[in-house]
Amino acid sequence: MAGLTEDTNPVLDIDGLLINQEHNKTQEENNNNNSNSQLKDKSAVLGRDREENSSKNQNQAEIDMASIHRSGSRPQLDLSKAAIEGNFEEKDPTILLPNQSDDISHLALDIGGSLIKLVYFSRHEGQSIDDKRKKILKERLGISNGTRRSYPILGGRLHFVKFETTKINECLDFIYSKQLHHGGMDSCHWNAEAPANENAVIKATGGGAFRFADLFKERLGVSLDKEDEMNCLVAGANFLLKAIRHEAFTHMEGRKEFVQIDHNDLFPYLLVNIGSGVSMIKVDGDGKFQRVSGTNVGGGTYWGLGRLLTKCKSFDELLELSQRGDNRTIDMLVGDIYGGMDYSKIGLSASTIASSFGKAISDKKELEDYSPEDISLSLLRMISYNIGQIAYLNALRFGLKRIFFGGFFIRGHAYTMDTISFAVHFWSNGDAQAMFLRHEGFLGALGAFMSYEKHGLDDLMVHQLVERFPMGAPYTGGKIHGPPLGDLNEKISWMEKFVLKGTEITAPVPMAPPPGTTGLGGFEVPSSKGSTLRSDASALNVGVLHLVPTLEVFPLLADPKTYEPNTIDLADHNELEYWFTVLSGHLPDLVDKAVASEGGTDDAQRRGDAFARAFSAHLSRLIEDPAAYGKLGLANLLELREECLREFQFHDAYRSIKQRENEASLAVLADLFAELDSMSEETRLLTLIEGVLAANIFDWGSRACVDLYHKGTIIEIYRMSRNKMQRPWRVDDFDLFKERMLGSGDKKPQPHKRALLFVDNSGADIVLGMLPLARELLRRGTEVVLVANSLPALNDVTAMELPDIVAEAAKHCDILRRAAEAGSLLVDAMINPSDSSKENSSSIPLMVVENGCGSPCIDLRQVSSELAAAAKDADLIVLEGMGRALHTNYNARFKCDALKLAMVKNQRLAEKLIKGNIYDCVCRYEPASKANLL
Ligand SMILES: CC(C)(COP(=O)(O)O)[C@@H](O)C(=O)NCCC(=O)O
Ligand SMILES: [Mn+2]
Repeated sequence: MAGLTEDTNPVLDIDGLLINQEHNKTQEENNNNNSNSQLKDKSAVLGRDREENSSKNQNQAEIDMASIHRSGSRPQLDLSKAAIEGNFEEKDPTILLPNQSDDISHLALDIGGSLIKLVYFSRHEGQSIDDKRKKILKERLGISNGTRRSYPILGGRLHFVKFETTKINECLDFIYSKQLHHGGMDSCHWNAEAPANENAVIKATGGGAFRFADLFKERLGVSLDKEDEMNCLVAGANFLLKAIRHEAFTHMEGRKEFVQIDHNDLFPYLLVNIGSGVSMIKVDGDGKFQRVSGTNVGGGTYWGLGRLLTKCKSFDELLELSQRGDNRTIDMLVGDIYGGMDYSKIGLSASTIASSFGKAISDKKELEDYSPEDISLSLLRMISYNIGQIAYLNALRFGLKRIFFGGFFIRGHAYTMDTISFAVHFWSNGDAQAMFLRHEGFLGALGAFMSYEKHGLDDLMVHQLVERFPMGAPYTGGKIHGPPLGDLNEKISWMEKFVLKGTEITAPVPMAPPPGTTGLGGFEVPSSKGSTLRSDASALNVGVLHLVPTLEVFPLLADPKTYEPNTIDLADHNELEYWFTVLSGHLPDLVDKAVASEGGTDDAQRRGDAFARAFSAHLSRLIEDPAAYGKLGLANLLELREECLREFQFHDAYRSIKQRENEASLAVLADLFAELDSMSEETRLLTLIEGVLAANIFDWGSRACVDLYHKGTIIEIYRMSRNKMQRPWRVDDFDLFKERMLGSGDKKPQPHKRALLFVDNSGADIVLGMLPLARELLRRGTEVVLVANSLPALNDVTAMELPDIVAEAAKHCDILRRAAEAGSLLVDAMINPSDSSKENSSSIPLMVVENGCGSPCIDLRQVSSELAAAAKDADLIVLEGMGRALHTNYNARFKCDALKLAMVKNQRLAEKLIKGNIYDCVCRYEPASKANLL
């Protein structure tokens, strides 16, 4: 058979289906080899009753089977009873694998001398509700029904875990208890009795892949398929740099600064891997690299010499010592040679190291006379500077703009990174910068994972990945994993057990002082040396990577490349401290609401307490190192809180509050409509915008507003808020908006074709604010798309809840009723999707779409495919509320007209953003700029 080689695995027989287990077979080869009967028994694939189908269709099936065929070195697909779904004439038919669990799980390992790194994939627990409304909507928006084959990869999660190599048994237990060695298992319902697959193979790299191969076979019954380490490092680095937005960062004087890498302009770069020795690899593309240099003076040298000279017991201990050292006692400095003076003529300061360990020649001292701390520091600087210098010279040699450092030697150690950065800066005269990677410890394991065929990861784009930090992140983040936590109960117990440890961590740790200058080219002591920064890898927390193939970049962003969702820069230390204090202050109240939403049971209380602990721990970790989870904005913090609630199974803490407010507001809606209908067009438009701003006061995420709610009923507060509406608002573009809507003089402008209304809170906000505005737009012939959260966040209305609210509102208004009926929002009046799409596909007056998120803010780089599809024809967007229009997107520019409406319900934000006061309002209107329309 063409292309078969010696190491080709034996042919596998699954339920009568013979598949060649050839490695590395390309799609093209597979296609060409169809005639070579890769699928010896087609009937098993096509179903016996379909044998009479044309050979053309059989060939198609073969191609498809070949494309989903996976090599023997990965978990096997269960192809039994496989059948083609739907039309045989289709170019790309779906093949159903009824016996294949969705939870295809893959594991790859990097077994190093000191650490074992695991990367494993698990399937998402399906939670998408595909109701009738959604089905109709998808059909009308022309979104395919999301068969798995429309996406290159299944949705799922990538987990990153590490163990000490000396504790390999813990690692094996972990793999066993999660059944990661059985491919194709269902992570929730694995069957411990299931016999291990005889041929199961796990990809592994690192020296331990050889050393521990027998142990893996013996304990887990799996073989380790060894992958080349250098290949893996490069594949891992390429994936991370292309797929993760804030993967790379610089580290100067104790400060991490994330660097956004344009993935179209990534290559070539220099990858410097500092293990025991050092490899310098020029990377030109995927799988294209060359080891161009290296040095034998590396991590092993530091540890080896350090051990001999200081009697240290571990690498970490040696690093720890360096933090308290003073290398001037042992290094010969320029000042030592020049009588304390700089050698300024050639740009060397007195503090520059002229000769590492050089003082030891002239001193009449013995080894014991030097402190281990000073020795360790001198050694660390000697080696780091040397590596930095060689790296820079190699970058220069090949004209490479970027140098990324990784490897066991760095392991998130702030001082090491500073030292290397300093060296690169020094030797390049500031032209080059050293960069580091957040997942640096996992490059090899990730690369090994990538070496499985057709995992689909290569096709993933930045916007399809969401990194989440689960409850344990502040404790275990970059550290070694213990046994896996099973159910929620175990998680809570774990949280309770860690209360003591938690107090250690939750006590706010002072931030590193503002950076000082290191002086003229001198090798001064970088400022990250000190007690505020840890010596271990916990400085680099790595979350779980959620792969969500359905996410898209919002197509109306004027410039997605420069778009930054967050308005407030939390890199400003005062801001950071303020928002952390605010969020900590909210916790007791939030826990009360959450517990009440679950019936106030003992179990709910226990979960509530665990949630508070977990979230406090996140906050403390981030106060200690704001860059610990990547680039941090206020939106991330607010989302983290919601995710943390969900983790403890609080799915909608404000459920009853939302219901109460909806009912109260719906009760007065008819009166409001009547009032509006009696007004002139101009007064009505102003009243509508006032209404949106006034009703935005119902915000259970704002301390001030919650205090206010004790002072009156919902309607009383709403009236009070309306009565206080006085123009000009603090930001007031109403006249401009009015002109676009109503024109000036006799000129009647064209109404907008489609408006996307990003709605905010439940109750008055949606019912008395945004729905009346939607009604006005509908009246003017504009299609309206109500965009709401996919998951609950505070008292925000969700896309699931909206149709019912619209249906209730429609009882009071013909415009809404007709639009809602035609938009299939009224369940009773729902039109058969096929009829409706035929008849009325060109215009859908009113739709509800989910935005893809579960946070009070919105990052428009990652929205639902539904929203992206609805946005294609939109020429107006209205962003409402503090979260969506101020905390995020205040500075966002769009290809279409944009109206940003919010009441500022926080004094500090009001001062900072609009130089105003709490309860001031923002009505910002930005027409699509001509340039954007091109
Ligand atoms: C969480 C929020 C963004 C929600 O505001 P919304 O988008 O609902 O207008 C806002 O309530 C907020 O920023 N709260 C924290 C600040 C405070 O308590 O003052
Ligand atoms: Mn809100």
